[in-house]
Formats: sequence, C-alpha cells, structure tokens
Amino acid sequence: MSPSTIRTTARLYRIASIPGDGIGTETTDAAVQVLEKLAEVSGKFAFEWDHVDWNSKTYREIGSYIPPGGIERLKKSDAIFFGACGWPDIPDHISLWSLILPLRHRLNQYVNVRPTRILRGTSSPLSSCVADPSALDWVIVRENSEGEYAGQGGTTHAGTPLAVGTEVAIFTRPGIERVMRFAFDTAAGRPRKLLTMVTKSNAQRHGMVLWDAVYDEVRAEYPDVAADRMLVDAMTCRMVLRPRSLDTIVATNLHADILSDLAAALAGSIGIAPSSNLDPTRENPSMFEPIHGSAPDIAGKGVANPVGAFWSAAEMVRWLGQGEAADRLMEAVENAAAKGARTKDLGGQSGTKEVTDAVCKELEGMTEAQM
Ligand SMILES: NC(=O)c1ccc[n+]([C@@H]2O[C@H](COP(=O)([O-])OP(=O)(O)OC[C@H]3O[C@@H](n4cnc5c(N)ncnc54)[C@H](O)[C@@H]3O)[C@@H](O)[C@H]2O)c1
Ligand SMILES: O=C(O)[C@H](O)[C@@H](O)C(=O)O
Ligand SMILES: [K+]
Ligand SMILES: [Mn+2]
Repeated sequence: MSPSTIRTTARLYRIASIPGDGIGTETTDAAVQVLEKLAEVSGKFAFEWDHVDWNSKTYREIGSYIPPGGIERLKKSDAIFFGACGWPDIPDHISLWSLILPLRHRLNQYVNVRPTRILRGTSSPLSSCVADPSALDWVIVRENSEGEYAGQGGTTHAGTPLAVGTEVAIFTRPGIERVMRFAFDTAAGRPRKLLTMVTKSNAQRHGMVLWDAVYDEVRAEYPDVAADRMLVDAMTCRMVLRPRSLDTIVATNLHADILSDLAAALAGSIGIAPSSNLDPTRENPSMFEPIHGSAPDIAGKGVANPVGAFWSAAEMVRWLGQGEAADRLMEAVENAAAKGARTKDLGGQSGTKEVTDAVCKELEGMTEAQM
C-alpha cells in the first residue's frame, strides 16, 4: 500500500490525551508513541491528538484542573487517554475530586472495566500461578458513578476537637442494575461464563442488600451464566488461594478499586493493570487509563512500567472497533516482555524508554498479513 492510499483509506480517530501528573506523563508519552507506531504499521487508522495539559501544575497556577469549557472540549473526541492525577503538595481528595472523578461522572462513564491476567514473560507472586499462569484470568467490573464515590457528606466543626465528618454512600436501583447487566453481559461473552458478585451485605444492610436484590433479579435473565456471591473480605482470600475459581467479578466503586489493586499485584505488578472508564451508551467519549496513580516515589526517574498504559491503549483501540490491532499490540507487549524488556517492578532491568522501544520494534516486525 502506498502512503497516499493509506492516507485516503485510514480511519481518523480524535483522541484527547490527558497525561496529568507524575508518572502519568511518562506512561502517557510512551503510550502515544506506541499508538502512533501501531497506526503506522496497521495502515487502517490514524490518530489526531488533542494534548490536554490539565494537572496539578495548572491547579497551582489557575486554581482549577478542568478549565471552563473543558468537558465540551473532551466531548469532541472519539476517546480520552488518561495518565494519573495527584501530587503531594495538593490534598489527594482535591486532585481526585477536581479531575478524574468529575470526568468519570460528567461523561457518564458508569462502568470501569479492569482486566487482569499474567502476561507472557512475567510472573506472579502466587506459587499456583507460577506453575500455571492461566489460573488467573479475570475481569473486574467496577461501578464507576455512585456508591462510596457519590460525593455526599460534609464536615462540621472542622479543625476543632469536635470535628465531625460524614461520608454518605449512595446506591440507586438504576445505578446498580446497569452495572450488573454490563457484568452479566461481560461474563456471558467470556468462555467460562462465570460471574462473582461482591458486596459487604452482612454489615452494610441497606445499599448492599439492594445490590443483592438486584443481583437476584438480573441473574434470572442469564441462565447460561454461573453466578455466585461473596462478601468482600472473604473475596480477598479466594483471589489469593483459589484464583482459578474466578472469572468475571462485579463490585461497588470502592470495593472494586481495592480488589483491582490486589488483582494487579497477584498478576505481578500494579504497573501492568489497565482500565476502561466506559459510557456504554456511547453518547460520550470513554476514557482509558492505567489503574496506577502518579507514583511520586518513582516519578521523573524513567523507571515507570508503561505496560498498564499500553494495555489501556489496546482496550481503547478495541473500543474504537479495531480489535485486531488491539490483539497485535498486546502480542507485541508480551513478546517484548518475554524477550526481557521488563521494568524493575516486574523484576527486570529496563527503563520506560527501553520497554517502549522494544514494543515499537515488535510492532514493526509484524508483517502486513498479521496486521
Ligand atoms: N486514577 C488516578 O489518576 C489515580 C489512581 C490512583 C492513585 N492516584 C493518585 O496518585 C497519587 C499516588 O498514589 P498511591 O501512591 O497511592 O498509588 P500509586 O499507584 O501512584 O503508587 C503505588 C505504588 O506502586 C508503584 N507504581 C505505581 N505505578 C507504577 C508503575 N507504572 N511502574 C512501577 N511502579 C508503579 C509506585 O511507585 C508506588 O510505590 C495520589 O495522589 C493518588 O491520589 C490517582
Ligand atoms: O479510587 C480512586 O482513588 C481512584 O479511582 C483511583 O484509585 C483509581 O483506581 O483510578
Ligand atoms: K490512572
Ligand atoms: Mn485505585
């Protein structure tokens, strides 16, 4: 194919890229580089980037992360790629509630999909998974719009010995039902057709009990899916001791946030784990980001693992309809890891740049027939 043919037939995707803070900028730069290479070798699509500089520095300068008109700007894109937000000199609840959470809420991204598996060339701290890496292959479906992250509550007598803080979790029937259906659909679309629903409905007797009731109703509509439910504390043991007994997992905003960090560690490192903040109605752009934060302890050192950002980039490309290219990208990531391009968190010695270059090289080596 000549370059001009490529230009006329390629589908153009407009992507808003928000690197944010700390290693978010390093892993996003790496992902943009790998996505450009993927587009080049595929010839089927190209990216037009809207580079968005909302971060803790802009907050210090202008007092906000998202400037006026910011959400409208993002709505012009086909998808959003996000790095991480948060920096030690700004309280974490300010950065979270000024950037990532408003984006998830205002763009109606009510599901957060977090797959985990042990990539080829990497290892798990679980001995059962060292013997058989296929034992851990999960998709955590995180409720992404309400629950413990509803944002309701308040403080009275702040800064005094009488200080009172309330944190109100909100669970609505429509909110639970839509994420439950999404999870059952996800489970039904996977080979094992297995779903585990996680709550803490023994101690939390209102919202969590509503989760149980909605689970029972929706479950009846999916006779082909084998479903069970767990309390979140016991779930942590099951994830460690019986990984093969799990496949798709659905849980509340907070529980799934915690379980997905555990899942990432069991698969080798938080540095590999991806997430998709989805608006399943496709009315708004969905947003793709590694699950890790800005990691101030390693920021600026060139050692951050970019694989979670690459996997998120693959999920973005899949969401845009380029499933084959997404598979190729993951194959390139695993080939590179298997050949030794691994960062320190995975026991390797490569830096961010070396892993990025190795993945680009793998992509270049794939023939047109493969793409
Ligand atoms: N969605 C987001 O943007 C998001 C997510 C989580 C945390 N945060 C924010 O990030 C900041 C730091 O939070 P934290 O320390 O709890 O979590 P973190 O994920 O940033 O870091 C936890 C630990 O994992 C390591 N780590 C994380 N990503 C890595 C990678 N790609 N490669 C190698 N090591 C990696 C870090 O060095 C650190 O030791 C806080 O401000 C927090 O609010 C933001
Ligand atoms: O819950 C949070 O703090 C954030 O959602 C973050 O941890 C994440 O996982 O994206
Ligand atoms: K992130
Ligand atoms: Mn988290």
